[in-house]
Amino acid sequence: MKMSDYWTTMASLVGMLAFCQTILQLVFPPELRLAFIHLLTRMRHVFSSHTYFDITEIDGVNTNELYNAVSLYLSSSVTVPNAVSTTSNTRLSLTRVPNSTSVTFGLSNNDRITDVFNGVTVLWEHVVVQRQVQSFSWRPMPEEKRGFTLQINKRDKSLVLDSYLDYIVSKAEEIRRRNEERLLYTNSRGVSLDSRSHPWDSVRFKHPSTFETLAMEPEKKERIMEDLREFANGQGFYQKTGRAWKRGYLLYGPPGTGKSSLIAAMANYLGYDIYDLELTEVQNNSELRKLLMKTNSKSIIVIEDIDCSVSLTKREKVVKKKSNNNGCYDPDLTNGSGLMDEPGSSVTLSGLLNFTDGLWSCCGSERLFVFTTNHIEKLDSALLRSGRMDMHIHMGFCRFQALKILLKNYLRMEEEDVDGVVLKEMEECVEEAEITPADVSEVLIRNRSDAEKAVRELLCVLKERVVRRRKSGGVKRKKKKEEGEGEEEEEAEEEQEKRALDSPNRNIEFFGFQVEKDGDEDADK
Ligand SMILES: Nc1ncnc2c1ncn2[C@@H]1O[C@H](COP(=O)(O)OP(=O)(O)OP(=O)(O)O)[C@@H](O)[C@H]1O
Ligand SMILES: [Mg+2]
Repeated sequence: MKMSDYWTTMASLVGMLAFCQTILQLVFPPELRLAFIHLLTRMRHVFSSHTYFDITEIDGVNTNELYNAVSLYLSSSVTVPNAVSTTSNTRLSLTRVPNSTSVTFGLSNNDRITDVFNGVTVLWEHVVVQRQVQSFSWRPMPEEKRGFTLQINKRDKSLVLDSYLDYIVSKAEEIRRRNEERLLYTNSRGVSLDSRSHPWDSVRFKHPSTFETLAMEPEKKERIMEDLREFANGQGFYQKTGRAWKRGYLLYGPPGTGKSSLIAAMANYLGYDIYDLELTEVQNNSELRKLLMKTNSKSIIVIEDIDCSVSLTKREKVVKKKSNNNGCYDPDLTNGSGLMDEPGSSVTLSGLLNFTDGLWSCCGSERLFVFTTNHIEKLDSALLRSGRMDMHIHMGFCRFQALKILLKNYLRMEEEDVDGVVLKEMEECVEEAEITPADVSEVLIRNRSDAEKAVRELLCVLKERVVRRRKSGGVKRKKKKEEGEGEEEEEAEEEQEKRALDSPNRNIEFFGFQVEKDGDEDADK
């Protein structure tokens, strides 16, 4: 017999078996039917050029996590329009999992879907059969027996088994995180910190801020997003380099420039929970450590307005006071870290540094520490050193690019929708007006029902501010700066950064430029 004839015969045999299987399903009682189906399926598999894997919903008495993972993975394949899976003629079932805001699509009973992985095409079938009626069971089982059957070519078996299933599990985990709502945790004073209780209270976190809605220069935004992506995918890197899988961000700038909005955008982007640590409610360093131990991985630990914690900003004073003490080194005061702490204070600087940096900070993984401040110049240089806070992000007044994002957010206006002359005028005065994104938002929200009016009013506000600033000598200062007089002191941002420049470590990374300790010129300027 020729090879082609052999394969034709085999194909018809497999087809026949599949046909018999369908007839059996229609004619015979369920018990007999199941036995036949089992037998026929096995025969079909023996003759087929494919190999089959069954992933049942319940494995013995336990729920099979792989089933859930496959289900989620396939649901994502059919939701993404350009996904590799083909869904033509496929009926989709719709579900919404608890805590989710989105509806997910899944395969209906006995439907099929193809997927392509590393160039190999596989076929998934969702198989649902009635379960035999049980007279007695310790654990009630669902009436239906569900499972996925994966059909792959025999020659691709190893490729698929080696990596495809792992890929599905990791994808499903990612989708699960994205679908579920974030949690916002906070601590309160006097909560028991024994080993069993949870010192954090949580609420659902539904902040709408995303990187898309965040008013910020696009390059800066892209750089933060890239950094976050690298961090989240960097498990291998952190392991290889022996570093704890954590990263610190210091957000600084005037009120209303989007520091909290950026944190929310980060959480939404990565799908992380937020721990909003209220430092004034923490009684001492050991309590701080215990709080840290009770945080989960994949989270952002936030301390807002870090400069408002007195004991963190008065180190110099304490050092001075103690140096009068015959200049003796007192290990109790330095907490063993070489840093002087204010005696009797609740949380000390060294306690906080241990929190972000010490051995305890590694008791979890994949965590971001984010500190915010309106006054970077008040922070102790120990907090600004590289390695502590890996990135210092300046959140400044609204610039033209950011202004355009706000127009789009609140008025749905693209650049071309705004009158050219008005737009030009805005571009010319927005920086000099020194207006925060919060103030711009305020004007736009107030007039959101009339976009034209909103734009006009915003321009008026910008112009008024420019006039006011000029009157109060803003221009004089700017001119002085251009002439090189008092260069360092004049610009608020530079003033803030100067503090960080004094940091003993070199190469602290600021956004847009690399800073050298000795104050060499940065690349951006
Ligand atoms: N960069 C921004 N992009 C988009 N919206 C912003 C931005 N900055 C401020 N806003 C708007 O202004 C409001 C206040 O912003 P946000 O709370 O993020 O500022 P902040 O810098 O954290 O202020 P504070 O220092 O007072 O905590 C937000 O609700 C947001 O709508
Ligand atoms: Mg804030």
